[in-house]
Amino acid sequence: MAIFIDSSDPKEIQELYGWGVLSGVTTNPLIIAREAPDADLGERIREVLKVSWGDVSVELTTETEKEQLEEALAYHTWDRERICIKVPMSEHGLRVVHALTKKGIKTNVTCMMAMNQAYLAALAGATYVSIFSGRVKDLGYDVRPVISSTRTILEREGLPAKIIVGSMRSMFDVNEALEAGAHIPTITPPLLRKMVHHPRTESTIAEFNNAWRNRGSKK
Ligand SMILES: O=C(CO)[C@@H](O)[C@H](O)[C@H](O)[C@H](O)COP(=O)(O)O
Repeated sequence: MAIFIDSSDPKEIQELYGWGVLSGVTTNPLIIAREAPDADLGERIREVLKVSWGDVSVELTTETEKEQLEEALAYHTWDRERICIKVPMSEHGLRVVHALTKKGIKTNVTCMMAMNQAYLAALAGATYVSIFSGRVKDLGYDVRPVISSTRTILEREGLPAKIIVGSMRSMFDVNEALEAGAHIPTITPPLLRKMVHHPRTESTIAEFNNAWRNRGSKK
């Protein structure tokens, strides 16, 4: 079990890695475009690498097989151990995953909504298969069977791919993904912070601290 952070913000990542609960980072072009529209991708990812440990997923922005392979090989030079190439699911995407796997390069196949897609990605050699909880639910479907059937098939077939669940919008989504069999929820900084807090925890701590501060005052 592990938790990844779904962000490209080096400051947030550094701070949240300090909690000792994170072991990887996932980014995508939308996240980077929102968080740092003017940033140079390479510089941003190098900053992220400096303040984190574990795999850092960087998504391909090109669209043809040839371009994607070139782009992947360029990203791989940024850190040959830790950069994981995020490949959007498609027919040629599977070929890209297969080619990168043969070179020993880690891949994360992304934008998946269904078990059949995740199964193909795992067969092609993906290190991670990413299922999009929120977007499956937006379509009106239950994501739990997608996650649990993917976990069952990966285990039954002895495929080493780990299931990442992203596109999570609430704590309920995180809990549901974990219970359904996700290996790794990838969580945005605001949602990760929400997971720490509970109003009853905070009122209990305040009650204990008040009792300690006021001890003996009623004698
Ligand atoms: O695919 C992965 C993890 O591998 C995630 O980084 C994924 O791209 C993000 O959770 C996206 O933000 C999902 O899209 P959205 O529904 O949150 O807009």
